[in-house]
Amino acid sequence: MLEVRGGNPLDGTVRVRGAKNLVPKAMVASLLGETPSVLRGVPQIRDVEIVTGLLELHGVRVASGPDGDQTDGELHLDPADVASGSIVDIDAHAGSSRIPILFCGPLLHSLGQAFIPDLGGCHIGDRPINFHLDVLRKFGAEVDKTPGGIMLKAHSRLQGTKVELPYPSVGATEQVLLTAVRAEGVTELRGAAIEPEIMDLIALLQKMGAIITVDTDRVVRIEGVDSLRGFIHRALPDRNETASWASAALATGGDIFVEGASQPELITFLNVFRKIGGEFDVQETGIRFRHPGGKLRSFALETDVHPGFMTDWQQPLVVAMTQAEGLSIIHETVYENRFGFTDALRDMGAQIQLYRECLGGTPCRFGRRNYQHSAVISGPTDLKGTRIDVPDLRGGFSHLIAALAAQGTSEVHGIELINRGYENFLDKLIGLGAEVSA
Ligand SMILES: CC(=O)N[C@H]1[C@@H](OP(=O)(O)OP(=O)(O)OC[C@H]2O[C@@H](n3ccc(=O)[nH]c3=O)[C@H](O)[C@@H]2O)O[C@H](CO)[C@@H](O)[C@@H]1O
Ligand SMILES: C=C(OP(=O)(O)O)C(=O)O
Repeated sequence: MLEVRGGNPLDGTVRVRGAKNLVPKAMVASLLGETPSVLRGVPQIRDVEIVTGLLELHGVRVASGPDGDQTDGELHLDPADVASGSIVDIDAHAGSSRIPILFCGPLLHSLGQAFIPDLGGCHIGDRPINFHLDVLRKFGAEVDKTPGGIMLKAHSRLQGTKVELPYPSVGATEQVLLTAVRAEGVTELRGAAIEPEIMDLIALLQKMGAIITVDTDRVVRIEGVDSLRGFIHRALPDRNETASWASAALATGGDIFVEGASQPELITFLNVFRKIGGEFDVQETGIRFRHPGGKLRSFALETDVHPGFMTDWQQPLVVAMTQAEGLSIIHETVYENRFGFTDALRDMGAQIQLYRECLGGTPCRFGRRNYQHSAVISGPTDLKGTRIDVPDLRGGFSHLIAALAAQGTSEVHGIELINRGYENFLDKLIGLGAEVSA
C-alpha cells in the first residue's frame, strides 16, 4: 500500500530505458541464435525478471553486463545449452505476463517441443490467443491445450506459410516473425502490425542474419534461414512510459524532463498533447513536457494500431483530461474493456460516463457488442483523495497520477502491479517531488 498526498505539481527529471514491449521479446529472440547475444538499455521491470526466469529454466545463461544493470542495462544471453524445462517449474510462471507465448517458435526450432504456461498481462479485455495458435498450426506445429497451458510439438522442421491476420495484432505478428525466421522457405504475412517495437524486433532479427522485407500495406515477407547468430542491440526507448510521464506532468500542472525519450515514435502522442494545451520541447537527450498554466482544452480521440493513437497512452491521458475544459471523448478500438480504471477516478470526483456505442468515426470490432468502450469526460473537476485498488499496469499508474493531482490523501493498494512496466517508479516519483510513503 502506498500513501499519496496530492495537490503538488511533479517537477524534475526521470530517465526511461528500453521499451517494456520490446525488451522481453528481444530476450526471447536470443534463443534463436547459435552464439550469445547482448542487449542494452534493459530496464529493471518485472516482465524482464519473468522472461529471465523462463529463459534460465530453458538452459539460457542470462547475466548482467560489467556495470551490473545500473547505467547501461546490459544483458548477456547465452543459448548454448538450451534444453526443455520442467513443466512444473514453467507452470509457476502462469498468469505472470504475455511474453511466454512468444517462446513457441524459438523452442520448436531448437527442441521440437514447447510447453507454454497460461498467460497473464493486463485485464483489459478477453485477450484470446487464437491468432497465435492458428499461425503456429499453419507452420506445421501440433498444438494441444492442456489444463495448465499449451503443449506444442514439431515433428519435422517448421515450414514457411502464408498468413493473413484478421486484425493487426502485435503479439501475433511477433509470433510469425520469431517462427518464420528459421522455418523452411518463405512466409508471407498480411495484415501485420507495424508498431515501432515490431520494427525494432525486425532490426534485431536482421542483425542475427534473418531475411525480412517490410512491404507497403502491412505485408511482411520472411525468407527462412538454416541458422542465426547472436545480436548486439540497444532497445528502443519506452514510448509508453514516456507518454505516461508526460500525462503526469499535465495532470499535476507540472514540468517533467524525460531523459532518453525519443520523438519519432511519439509523433501522434505529441500532437494530441499539444492540442490539449500541453507544451513540449524536444531536446538532444530527451523531451521536456509541461503544463504551461491556464486551462487545458478538451479533445476527441480514438485509440488505434500504429500509427494511430496507442491504446497504452489512453489511460494516463484520461487523468489529464479530467482537468480539461468541456467534453472530451475517447473511443477505445483496440481493447473492449479498458475503461474499468475510470471507476476509481469517478470516486475521486471525476465526471466520466461510459458508452457501449462507438463514439468516433471509426466503426470498431466492439460496436453493438455490449462493451463499454467509449468514454465522455466532462471537466475540469477537482479530484479528492480516496482508497484505490490498482487494477492493472497502466490503470495503476493512472491512479497514482490521479492521487497526486488530487487534494488530500489517497491509499493506493496493489502497487506491485506497476513494477511490471515502470522501472523504479517510486524513486522516480519521489525525485519529482511526490509526497508518497509506503
Ligand atoms: C507485451 C506487449 O507488447 N503488449 C502490447 C501488445 O499486446 P498484445 O500483443 O497482447 O496485443 P495485440 O495487438 O495482440 O491485441 C490487439 C487486439 O487483438 C486481439 N487479439 C490478439 C491476439 C489474438 O490471438 N486474438 C485476438 O483477438 C486482442 O484481444 C486485442 O483486442 O500490443 C498491444 C496493442 O498495441 C499493447 O496494448 C500491449 O501493451
Ligand atoms: C497492455 C499492456 O501490457 P501487456 O500486454 O503486457 O499486458 C500495457 O503495457 O499497457
